[in-house]
Amino acid sequence: MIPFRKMHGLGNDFVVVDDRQKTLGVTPARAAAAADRHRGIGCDQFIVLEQPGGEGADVFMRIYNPDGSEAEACGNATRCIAHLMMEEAGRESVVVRTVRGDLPCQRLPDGTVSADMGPPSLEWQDVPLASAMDTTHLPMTVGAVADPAACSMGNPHVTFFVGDLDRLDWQALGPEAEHHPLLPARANIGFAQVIDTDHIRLAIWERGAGPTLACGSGACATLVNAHRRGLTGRRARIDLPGGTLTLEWRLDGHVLMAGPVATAFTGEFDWDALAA
Ligand SMILES: N[C@H](CCC[C@H](N)C(=O)O)C(=O)O
Repeated sequence: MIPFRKMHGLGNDFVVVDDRQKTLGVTPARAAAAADRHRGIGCDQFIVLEQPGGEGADVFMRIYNPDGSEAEACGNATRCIAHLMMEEAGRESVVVRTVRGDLPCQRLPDGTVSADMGPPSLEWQDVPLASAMDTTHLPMTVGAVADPAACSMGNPHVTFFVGDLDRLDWQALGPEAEHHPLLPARANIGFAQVIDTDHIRLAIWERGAGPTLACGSGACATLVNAHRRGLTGRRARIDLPGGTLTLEWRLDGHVLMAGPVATAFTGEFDWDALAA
């Protein structure tokens, strides 16, 4: 049996397994089976802890979407895994390694966990987009929304700025936007309503996962895109369906994100039962 921990940040939920001993035999298909909400345990991302393989980090975190694809970044899981590692090490700060780099994290005095998600990539090649263009204005229309901005937080994000999120059936627009021809690696799609220069409401359609209650990297990308469009300053509170994240795009280019983490329950599963 494989022990797991069910964690979440703002309801963006994760099945976390510890494969630092390299005994679990994780494959993309098995990760997808575990993430399935009907036949498996159910989660937005299946997270595998691995040895960091070198100095400078406490753990390596691998991220699978429910469709079995691997994601390069996951802000909420970064904060959850940082919490686990801080408990394990008895420290108040750790470094979480991902395929895109090392993310320093710390526990804040109010008990929330912050992650330094690194600098965004703003070039069209890095998002990636299909051809050369200004990443602050994409020639893209999906239903009633148009003219989004894009950037990468290690994973690709597109942000549509909308008037009233409550009057937009954004979940209906997600699939077409995720698979738009301008997006060769697909993308996570944000629908953002700017309330004030330091306050955004956001809903995210996630690549490979669909609508989630929150997306940390999506919140980072939204602040970056909103600031580049002149809609906000460099700090904002971002309200997602599952709760609120606090964001700052520091002058040194790094994006900092803070918010709550929680463990919902722990348990055990085996791959064969999931496949049945
Ligand atoms: N929920 C995650 C992002 C998952 C991104 C994934 N759906 C992708 O394919 O990039 C977060 O908190 O940042």
